[in-house]
Amino acid sequence: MGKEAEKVRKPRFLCLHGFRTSGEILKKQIHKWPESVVQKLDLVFQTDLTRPKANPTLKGSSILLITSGSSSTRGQYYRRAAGAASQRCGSNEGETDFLKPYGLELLESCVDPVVINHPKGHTIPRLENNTRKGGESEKGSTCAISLPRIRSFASNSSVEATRVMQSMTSPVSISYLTQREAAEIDEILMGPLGFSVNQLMELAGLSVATSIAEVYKPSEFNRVLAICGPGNNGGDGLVAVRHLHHFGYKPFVCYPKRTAKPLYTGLVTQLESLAVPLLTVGDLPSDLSKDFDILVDAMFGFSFHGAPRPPFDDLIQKLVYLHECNQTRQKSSVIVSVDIPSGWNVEEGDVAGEGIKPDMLVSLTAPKLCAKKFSGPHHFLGGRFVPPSIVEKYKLHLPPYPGTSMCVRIGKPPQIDISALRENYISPEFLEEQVEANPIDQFRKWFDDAVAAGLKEPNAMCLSTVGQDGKPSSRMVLLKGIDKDGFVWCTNYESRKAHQLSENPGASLLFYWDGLNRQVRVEGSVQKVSDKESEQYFHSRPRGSQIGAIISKQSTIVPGRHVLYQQFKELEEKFSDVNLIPKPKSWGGYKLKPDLFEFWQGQQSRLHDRLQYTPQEINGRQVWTIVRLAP
Ligand SMILES: NC(=O)C1=CN([C@@H]2O[C@H](COP(=O)(O)OP(=O)(O)OC[C@H]3O[C@@H](n4cnc5c(N)ncnc54)[C@H](O)[C@@H]3O)[C@@H](O)[C@H]2O)[C@@H](O)CC1
Ligand SMILES: [K+]
Repeated sequence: MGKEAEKVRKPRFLCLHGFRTSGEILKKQIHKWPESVVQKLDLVFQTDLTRPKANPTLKGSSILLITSGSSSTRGQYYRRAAGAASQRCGSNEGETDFLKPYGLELLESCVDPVVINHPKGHTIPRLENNTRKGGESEKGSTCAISLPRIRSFASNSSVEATRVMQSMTSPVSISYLTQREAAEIDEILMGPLGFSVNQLMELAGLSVATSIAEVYKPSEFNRVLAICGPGNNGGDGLVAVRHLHHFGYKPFVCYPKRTAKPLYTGLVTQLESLAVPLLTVGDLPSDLSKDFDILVDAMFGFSFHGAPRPPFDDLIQKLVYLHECNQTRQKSSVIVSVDIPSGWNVEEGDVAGEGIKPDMLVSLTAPKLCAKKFSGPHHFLGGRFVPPSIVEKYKLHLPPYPGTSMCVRIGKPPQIDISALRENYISPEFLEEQVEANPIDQFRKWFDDAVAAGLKEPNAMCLSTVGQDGKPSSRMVLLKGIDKDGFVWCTNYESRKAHQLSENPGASLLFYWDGLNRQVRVEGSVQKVSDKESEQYFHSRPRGSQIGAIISKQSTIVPGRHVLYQQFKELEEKFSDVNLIPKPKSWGGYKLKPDLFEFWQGQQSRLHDRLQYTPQEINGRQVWTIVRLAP
């Protein structure tokens, strides 16, 4: 029961309004907030401020106070008394208010209160669905309160806590842990929260490996050396190496102070079974950059203290030296530190300025204080396992992890020189003698590969058309069908592309399958498909898309999004009892009959494959000839 009751506890707002006027005024105003918000709050309307003892029980709650009234200045000292957590909506200074002692007494009876001082007379603060501090940018105007802020007070609800986490995407709002907090969290996770060290280490190591893979592709940064220390940070390194091996890297490990516990011996056995070389300190060259592209620093994490003892002192020096040499090299190897750059003070960072300068830091669980001093280009967060109770207890602001990813970038991505962006493709052989004689069959083969590779919308293609003015235009459309005669897509017959096609039936299609390093160009002439075929396509679409197609007079100007919504709603109602929504006349399919195909596949050193198919008449029969074009 206790837990359930906690879960549904609502954040309590104590609503005050000026001196001896009534909280009733706020009660009347509060209906301006959406019902869905008001229902989630426990609103208490307090009338007589001189009788704070008459307040309802406030114990154990985080309280938000709203003070209102144009003449009131007392919100200001409430806010100050409440400290940094307060949220301000503009106020005049005022120390002389005779109600001050009552106000402060009231504050003391609240737990960790946030004061919202809204000085706009008989109005109620506006709600905003963002994390901006309410009202600061609009002093004196109508005040706004950020909804996420309110949600953060819906304490003990796991859903709300998750939402708060997700709303904290700005890098400045990320929390940093002290060394003690990091150790405490570790204990809580592995104590009351039921995690095992093996589990956390597996997730941490996987996060490190995925962070590395996001930035440093195995095609360019293949040889990895992980230097692992005696504790859990070293264990994270061992796990990361296993994943990196499976991701296509060639990893090596230097693990000079092995721990005899089964967890660690097991990790070493796993690496041996993958034939990952385990190097001694003596095996390492003096200049690590000769043999390795990535150096994973997994020597020490948040339990490090003092000065590094041998052999780690020398190993750290090797990494420092590497960084110094990198400054003068054209292609350099990179250093990735796990959780803490080894040798740095966990809270102060690289105090003497002579330590490791990693290119990438993967903070685990939450960044430690020293991470504020990290100045490399890639800061990632990993360890997607933090439960809401930890988020709440330590008031953590962590960015949301995208999709199913195990890591998330913190802070700004590095400035990128677009001209330097290039991929060194590695693809299978693509030879004339291996390809299908008919390009449609070859297309089908590559399309199936794209589907099997799980690529998003493999049927997305760029359609380029040119009207009689000679100006080309391109857009992405979805391939709806393919047969021996060509490629079909559907659209509005009054759209811009339709006009261009009516003037000039010549068009080109481009499929690009990133991940497979492949693209296919298809060129030819376009015709409308039969009405029957268009009908079939139309009714194969989801109902919403059918209605959408009816209301969209494609490529014409719309006064605003609301117009589309309104029309959509009207049509939804109109067709609510109708089984088959009639296809509008202006909607239908086109088919491109190809007269040229080019299959392109990226290869190393820009020696890409380009096989072109064009039709030829041989003895009255149409055959496709295949030629290889220079990349
Ligand atoms: N939530 C968490 O708390 C998690 C922690 N993990 C990892 O665990 C790390 C912390 O692990 P540990 O507490 O085992 O500690 P560390 O891995 O930071 O290091 C402890 C080891 O280093 C030695 N050591 C400390 N100072 C030294 C010095 N000056 N010279 C030489 N040796 C020194 C200690 O004797 C001990 O053997 C984190 O940084 C992180 O990488 C992850 O595995 C998973 C999640
Ligand atoms: K480290």
